[in-house]
Amino acid sequence: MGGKYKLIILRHGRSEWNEKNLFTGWVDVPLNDEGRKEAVQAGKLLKQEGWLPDLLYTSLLRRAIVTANLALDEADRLWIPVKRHWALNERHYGGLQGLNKAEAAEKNGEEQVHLWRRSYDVRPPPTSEDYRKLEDDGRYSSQGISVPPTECLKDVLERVLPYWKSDIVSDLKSGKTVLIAAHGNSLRALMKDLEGISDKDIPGVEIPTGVPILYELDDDLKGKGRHLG
Ligand SMILES: O=C(O)[C@H](O)COP(=O)(O)O
Repeated sequence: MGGKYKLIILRHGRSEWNEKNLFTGWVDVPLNDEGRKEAVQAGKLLKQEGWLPDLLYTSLLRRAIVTANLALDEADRLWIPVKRHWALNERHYGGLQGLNKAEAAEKNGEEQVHLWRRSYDVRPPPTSEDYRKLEDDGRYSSQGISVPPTECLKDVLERVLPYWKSDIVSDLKSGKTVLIAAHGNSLRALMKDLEGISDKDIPGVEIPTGVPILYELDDDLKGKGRHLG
């Protein structure tokens, strides 16, 4: 690695709904014990590697926020400034939120569920009534954020990249090591841009929970991630 700008991306540790194999999206579920342990281990690895973040970015969801706090506490970097933004939220899984992934595959077919989970531009069905009340959640209503009815990866990329370019890039270019604690699909969207992954290849990309991925980005903000641990 020989780039100039140091970026760490970290998918949240396993959550209670990951454990139950439920589609989560914007539902604000906590980490489970394993996920908390993964977060602490991530902090240990960052400290051992000497990759100490100067600034933290998170989504508005507790599984990412708590993962970052546990990791930073372990790395003795809990004191760094933090910026939180909805653009880093997990992809909204629409009407699939709360459903079991295996049951969804039985009902709709493996192929269809794989398309909903991993394709670039196939959206899951829109939000069910159960989750429409997310729109009243203070973290969105207070900022006038309209909660999407569903999202494909392309939709996520179209909200992540503008925020990456308007906010995160300038912090990187000021010489800060930046940690982004977020989600499997919001980070896949960013990784697609950083590593120049094609629409065809992105369905094959998985981001493990709780594993820091290190980038030394070049002047064009491109690079190849290195998994820690
Ligand atoms: O939102 C979810 O269900 C998970 O965080 C990610 O799910 P996926 O791996 O099915 O995209």
